[in-house]
Amino acid sequence: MHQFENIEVMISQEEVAGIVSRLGKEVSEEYKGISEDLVVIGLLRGSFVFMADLVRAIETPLVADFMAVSSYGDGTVSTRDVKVVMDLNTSIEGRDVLVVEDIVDTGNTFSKVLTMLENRSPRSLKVCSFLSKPSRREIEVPVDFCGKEIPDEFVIGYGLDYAQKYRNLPYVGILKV
Ligand SMILES: O=P(O)(O)OC[C@H]1O[C@H](OP(=O)(O)OP(=O)(O)O)[C@H](O)[C@@H]1O
Ligand code: HPA
Repeated sequence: MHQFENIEVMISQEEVAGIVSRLGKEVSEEYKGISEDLVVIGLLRGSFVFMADLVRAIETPLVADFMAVSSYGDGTVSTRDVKVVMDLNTSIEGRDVLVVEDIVDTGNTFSKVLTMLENRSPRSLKVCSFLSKPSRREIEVPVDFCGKEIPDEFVIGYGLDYAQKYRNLPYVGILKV
């Protein structure tokens, strides 16, 4: 039993599993028969839980790599100053690339990351985000594969944190203060 109080469940563990399974099918279909392994890039830290589940739901041959960026620090407000804390080990030039994110909120993080990755000349570049908050968007970013659109609430769990806590919740919830 998870020992957390004051959390309202928004997306249950069962619903999370259903979303991941659907996304796995959509991604597998999109990249059916590609000639070279798909490069799947997880944006740390938030995506690590979703990434682990998603790659196992994808049937396409793939290689996984990670990039660490941070914009929210320990708070709930974007600093809009996106820092690359750790870069990729893989060259993506001429490769099919799928970037995996836990949430697209204002779009600032993804916008910066996508520009950076585009400059490395991948063959294709697509985005898979577990959650999206369209009403909060400040910059338009393409979300090619979207798990679920949610309202403007600060969510935690399934990789998402508040001050680095709650990432280990197996569901997505809202903190009740
Ligand atoms: O669309 P945006 O408004 O830019 O917000 C989305 C980003 O914010 C969170 O990252 P955070 O900076 O909290 O780092 P983390 O991945 O380590 O949790 C989240 O993981 C996304 O990367
Ligand atoms: O709702 C959120 N929860 C956790 N981290 C976030 N980063 C952007 N939006 C969120």
